[in-house]
Amino acid sequence: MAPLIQMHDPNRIDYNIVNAMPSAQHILGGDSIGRDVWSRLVWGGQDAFLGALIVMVVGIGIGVPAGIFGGFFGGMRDLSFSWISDALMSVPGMIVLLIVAGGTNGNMMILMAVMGVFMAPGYYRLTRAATIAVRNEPYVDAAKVSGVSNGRIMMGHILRVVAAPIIIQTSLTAGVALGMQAGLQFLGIGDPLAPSWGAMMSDAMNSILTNQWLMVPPAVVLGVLIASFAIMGSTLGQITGTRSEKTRRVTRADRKRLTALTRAHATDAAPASDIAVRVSGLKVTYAMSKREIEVLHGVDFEVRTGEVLGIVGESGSGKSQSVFAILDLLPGNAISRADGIWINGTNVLTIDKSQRRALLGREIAYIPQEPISNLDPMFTIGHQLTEPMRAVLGMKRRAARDYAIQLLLRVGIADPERVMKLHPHEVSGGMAQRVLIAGALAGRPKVLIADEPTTALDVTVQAEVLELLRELQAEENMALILVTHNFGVVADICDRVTVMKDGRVVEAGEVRDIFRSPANPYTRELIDASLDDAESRTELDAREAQRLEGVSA
Ligand SMILES: Nc1ncnc2c1ncn2[C@@H]1O[C@H](COP(=O)(O)OP(=O)(O)OP(=O)(O)O)[C@@H](O)[C@H]1O
Repeated sequence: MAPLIQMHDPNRIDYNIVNAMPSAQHILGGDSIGRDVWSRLVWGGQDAFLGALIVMVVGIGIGVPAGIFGGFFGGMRDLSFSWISDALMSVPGMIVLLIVAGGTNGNMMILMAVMGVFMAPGYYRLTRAATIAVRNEPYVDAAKVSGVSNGRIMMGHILRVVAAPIIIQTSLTAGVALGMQAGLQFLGIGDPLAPSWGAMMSDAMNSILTNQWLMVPPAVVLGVLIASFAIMGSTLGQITGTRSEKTRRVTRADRKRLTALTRAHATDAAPASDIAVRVSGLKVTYAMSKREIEVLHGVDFEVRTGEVLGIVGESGSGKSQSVFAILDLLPGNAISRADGIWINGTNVLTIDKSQRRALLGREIAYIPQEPISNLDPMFTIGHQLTEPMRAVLGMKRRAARDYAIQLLLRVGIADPERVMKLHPHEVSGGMAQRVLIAGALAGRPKVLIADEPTTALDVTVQAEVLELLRELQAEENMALILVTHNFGVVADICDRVTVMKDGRVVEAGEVRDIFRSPANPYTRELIDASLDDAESRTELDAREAQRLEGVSA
């Protein structure tokens, strides 16, 4: 736009405006030899943007493909790219630029290309790290086994993931490039006649004692541009990184309104003393950017002391949301409301957060779905068992260790002392689940919530873990809430069952009665979907053989 918005020829010298302050004809005044500052500023922008563009293109062109290749294939390719990148990073870029400037007679475009080469390691490292992070994701494996070529995986799956960090890096690089270019021009490198921001700052520096104003236009333009690039980068990064509908932060005002509403709502009368947990009228809503989505629409259930309640339903029916609401573990953008949530005689909606938190581990404990990912890979199993005991139960180190060993023995781990020294990746899924069960039992809770505790385990281990849960529940006379999508599991160990669908309870009752005569068609479908009573492979083969014999006869 420079030719259109310039007000004068940027190189024309007019002695009447030497060091002149802004006026109607010269809106930013005149410089130390009488040239129009505004016109030089806008022409300087052309070179500055072109230079930044060259840096970005060269940096991305070298760094991104090398990062994706190195990260995706690993091995020697990765090693050699990393070595080159480290070598480049250890060379002082400014000195190389000064040498190149000497050799090229200060050709700014060549200098910018060299600067791009020095920016490439930044892109390389970023892209490589992002590629390594997604390389082993199951969806990349799925693409490989579906026969998608490496090239398409890199372009379609991996480039998509690395796009957001590259955009952020590019904005920051553009800012750095503008600054470096101005620095070189300030030192007198580049065409002495061409208007440039660095040369304008150099001129301003030379006449700083007589005219301080001259420093303001180029400094403000550079400062504002570099800051704008940084802001633009993070905004673009957010836009490209968000593909699903954005959730909204629940504001303090929202929280206040809802807490007041919940308290006012908590009108449920106290349940009988043998009710360990009662949930009534539970609604959970998620605040999305443009609307609120209700995922639980008034759920009711209760479990007695010493009883096993199964909550059963297909994926997405709201089982986990129900138990997270009891445990107060819903994410920040979830809003839960209920007429009452009673845990061992306390309506937890009427107590404050810290009192509610104090119930966790002692009154009510939780066994998660994926045992391995619920253990911290950084710490030994012993540490992860004993630390909560020390923090929650106030035990000394030695006592906590002895107690952990005792608990591990109780959950069927034969050599607890060895297992205590292991890290989570060194144990099997079944063993990890036993460790988590031991941890949950540590505070001798009266209520245990197990959210699909066997989903991630293989079939034989599933049966053992269920058996263990049932045993422990009976021994400690706990109330056990077992979340599952499997009616077979319900039949095995539950006393009563609550069937959920689309965020609602569709049927509830004694397991025996529901199996005998399910009132709701959805319950019937779930029972029919259970494979427990289905014919085995051998039976199917035998029946097919009989049928074929019949046909040939
Ligand atoms: N963070 C969230 N933001 C928005 N909606 C959510 C969020 N978490 C869960 N939901 C929605 O809440 C509903 C119930 O989910 P929930 O996890 O309770 O299902 P589930 O029955 O436990 O399923 P699964 O057996 O797969 O664990 C689903 O429609 C789900 O999409």
